[in-house]
Amino acid sequence: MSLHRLSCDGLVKDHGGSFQLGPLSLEFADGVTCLVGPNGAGKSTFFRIAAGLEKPTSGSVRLPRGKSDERISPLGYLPQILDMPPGATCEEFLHYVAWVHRIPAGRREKAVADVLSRTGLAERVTSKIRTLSGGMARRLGIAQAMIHDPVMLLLDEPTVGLDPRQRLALRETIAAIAAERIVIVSTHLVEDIRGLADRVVVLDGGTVVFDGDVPALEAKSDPGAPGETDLERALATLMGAPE
Ligand SMILES: Nc1ncnc2c1ncn2[C@@H]1O[C@H](COP(=O)(O)OP(=O)(O)OP(=O)(O)O)[C@@H](O)[C@H]1O
Repeated sequence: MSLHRLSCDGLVKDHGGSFQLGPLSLEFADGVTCLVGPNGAGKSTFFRIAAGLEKPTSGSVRLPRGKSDERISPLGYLPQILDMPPGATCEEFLHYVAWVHRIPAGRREKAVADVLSRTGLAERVTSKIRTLSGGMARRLGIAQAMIHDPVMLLLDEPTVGLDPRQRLALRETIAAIAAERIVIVSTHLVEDIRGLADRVVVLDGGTVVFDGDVPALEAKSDPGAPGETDLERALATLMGAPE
């Protein structure tokens, strides 16, 4: 049984132009949900609202209850673009983020060590951020998102720009941390969906056009749609040609 729940009720965001996100009424439970959609479908807008960085035009988001310390956010967020100080070491940066999250001083050392180990960066403790590969920098982005042991993680395109080996390693990291957490991952990549998703939500033009597991998504495949697999054809059927 899932321990945590994120609920969105009648969520709408109107940026003032032709695009409108929602209304979305969705619940998210523990495990990995892949949020999929073409450019401009509203994925990042949804993340920013769920992360509390933007207010919805109407509707509401109810966050899962965090752990015992009420001052520590239940939410971790990896934005699509994350600026990190290039001259800081991984350890220095994570200590700073731990301080921002109000982790008590006596617990920061362990929190930093734990998160470096969980994201496969234990050997990079004293590496300067500017020397990290793209894959390692994305891992550090995930490490900063989970330094405070949140019950929910929002990862906006965590695998973008990585080579196939780095993507695989990062997917393994994400799958491992999702066992007892709500993890929502936005992606354009069919292989991410196949390798990660317990559930797939497909957004197009700000509305949900599919919500279910991978086999149910594959069943949406139109044999005449472009693509080499049922999953590719299903995504093409729902939202145009896949990547
Ligand atoms: N601050 C803003 N002001 C006005 N319009 C915005 C703003 N942020 C996003 N939009 C518009 O909202 C729509 C959804 O954008 P969003 O970035 O959420 O899509 P996305 O699915 O994350 O796309 P991508 O895959 O390209 O990252 C787009 O039409 C975008 O131009």
